[in-house]
Amino acid sequence: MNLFSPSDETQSLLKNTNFNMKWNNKVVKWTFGIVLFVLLLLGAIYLVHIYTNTVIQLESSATIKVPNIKKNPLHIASIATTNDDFLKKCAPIVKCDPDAKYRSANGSCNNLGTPTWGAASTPFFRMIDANYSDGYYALRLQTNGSALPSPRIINVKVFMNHEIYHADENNVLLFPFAQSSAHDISGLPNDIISEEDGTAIDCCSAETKKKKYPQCLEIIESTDDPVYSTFNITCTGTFRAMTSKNYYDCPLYPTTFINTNTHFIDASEVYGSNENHSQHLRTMDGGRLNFSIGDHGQMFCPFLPNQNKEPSIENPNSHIKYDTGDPNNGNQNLGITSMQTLFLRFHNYVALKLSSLNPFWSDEILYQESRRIVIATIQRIIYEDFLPIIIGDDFQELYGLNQPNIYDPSLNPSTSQEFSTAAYRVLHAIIPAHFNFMNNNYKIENWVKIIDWMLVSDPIPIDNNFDKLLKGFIETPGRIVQPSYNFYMSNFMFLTINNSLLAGPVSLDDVNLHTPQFGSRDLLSTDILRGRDVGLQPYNQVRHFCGYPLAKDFDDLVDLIHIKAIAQLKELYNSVNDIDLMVGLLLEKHSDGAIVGPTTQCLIADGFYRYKAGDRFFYDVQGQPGSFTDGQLKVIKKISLGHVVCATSNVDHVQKDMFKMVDHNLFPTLKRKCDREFYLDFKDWDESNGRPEL
Ligand code: HEM
Ligand SMILES: [Ca+2]
Repeated sequence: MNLFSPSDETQSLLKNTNFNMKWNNKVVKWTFGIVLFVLLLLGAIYLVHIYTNTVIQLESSATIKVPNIKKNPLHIASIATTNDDFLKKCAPIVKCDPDAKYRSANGSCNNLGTPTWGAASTPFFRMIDANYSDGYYALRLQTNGSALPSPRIINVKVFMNHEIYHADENNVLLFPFAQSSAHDISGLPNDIISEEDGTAIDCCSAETKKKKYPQCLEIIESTDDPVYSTFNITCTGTFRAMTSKNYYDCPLYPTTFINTNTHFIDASEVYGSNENHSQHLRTMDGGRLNFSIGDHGQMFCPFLPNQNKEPSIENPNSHIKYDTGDPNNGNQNLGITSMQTLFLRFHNYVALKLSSLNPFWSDEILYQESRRIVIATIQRIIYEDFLPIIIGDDFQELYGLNQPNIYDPSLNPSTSQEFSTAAYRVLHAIIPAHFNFMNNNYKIENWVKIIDWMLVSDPIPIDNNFDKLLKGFIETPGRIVQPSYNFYMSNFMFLTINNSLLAGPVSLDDVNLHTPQFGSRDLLSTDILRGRDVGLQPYNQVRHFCGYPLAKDFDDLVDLIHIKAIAQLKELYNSVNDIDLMVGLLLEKHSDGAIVGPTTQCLIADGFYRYKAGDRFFYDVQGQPGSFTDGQLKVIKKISLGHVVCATSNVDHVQKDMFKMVDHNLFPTLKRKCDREFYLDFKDWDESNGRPEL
């Protein structure tokens, strides 16, 4: 047998194998062919995909030059080139303890990589580079080289006397709370405004005009102003804002402005924005803040003795001013002073509760833990109850502002110039003209004009006025946001004449009886002017930066601004590229569900996103030395402004949504009794277990 000749069986096997091999060859060829075909097809699809994507990217970068590197398409990123100049040239060197449990007083060391980010006395952040006619400090001109229209004339022609008097669904309380948040994140004082010998500069005096002080912003002179001419006022003026050059002797190019408050939402208006001031505001005992006692033993911010820089005509030293964390604004009007009082009392209330749980805690621990709770409370109220009213619930959700624990150390948490000097000031429109003093039976006992008590806080500690004022805020419909400020704010913001609350409100006729003591001020034209002072880009550029089309002429603005207003703008400005940011923001139609227009919404959302995601000590951030425990966080999440009001005043019924009007006659059950439902329990802070009794 040929060992090498196949057997029959093998023969048939070989046959099969041959057959199989042929068959397999066919299968392999076919499979290979199919795979190749599929691969080629996939490759072609991929190439088409890359090509179209490139085209889309090229197209979008050609039309919208704004780099949008964030994942959320609504987010904006600064395109300014000068934000790091202060850091490079003049920022103080700060050493940080990365394990510190509490925020510093001045906000430094929040960001461990860049410790001065968000600290007090650092510059405002710019979203877009400054716009000055000389590139440095001289006010912007129109694009054709002529001067911009006078802000007073803009106010008179476009905004004044267009007031709408609808009752708002929000109450008056929205305004002082908004203002107190504004003074938390922003403080732009005037530049040095006295002569070398210390005497105050009056920008309207003949002498000053001759000297041409650079600190005098724009002096508006007119004999035919529809309001001022009636009162023989022919000149109003204001000062330029504080620059890094004057504050630090650190000139930056273009001019850069200093925020003297901490940029973070950290209740700096209550606690101060630097260590010395914070210490000065404390009793150094039981963790409490200093206070004074008013009528009926009630607690108020400490009264300042004779600190009246703007004394009234008849009684120069009789007024009460409070010492607060915000030395520039704490006494500006009865609304803001009420908020100062409310949160001072809340701090001392929390400190007392914590000290009864933990009698062994030092003054320092009691102070810091109470401060931490007060800040967390304010942050929670802002993000959950306040901001949705301003920018709208849905927008807030889409923007990612409701997401918890989003700390991002790469974000600069500083207040933007565009936000503070324009967008947030749109809420100046909700300032009411009057305040009601209401008792617990919902009866208005008295009322005052807002300008009756500016810069002094006399009525607050008298009798039960604080409670009645607070009740009045909660029970009075607010002013709806509209393209105008109330008449007083538009003309006589700081007209102070001596009057007494109990003698009743003063009438405008009194203005004739007294020469205005320190000049009339128009808040709306001040806001427009301040925008020019700090070099804000005009409205068209900013709305484009926010993702809206760049208007080629006035009529293109119709997507966001009413046609009637566009006609007025045409009469005032030379080109659509000249319109002041403040003016455009005030005129924008409101976005769905919001009380502001789209560009304002965009700038406000950006600010509040960075105050949250850029704050390592934000109340819900986890895994940091300053993080709350889960139990503590649950308590914080329940504290509403209603709890704060109940804990700190004699107001006895409050609603869940503290900024909403509730008709107590129609819906009495929506008002809940303070002592039943607004009780606060801090047992999650109790560390007494295992500690010896003192
Ligand atoms: C009676 C109420 C109010 C008065 C009299 C008032 C008045 C003023 C004044 C005089 C300024 C400085 C203007 C300048 O020279 O540039 C200012 C700034 C400002 N106001 Fe108001 N305001 C009030 C309420 C509010 C409210 C409700 C908000 C809401 C957010 C607000 C937000 C701001 C902001 C963000 C600034 C810039 C702050 C800074 O950087 O210093 N204000 N306000
Ligand atoms: Ca602050």
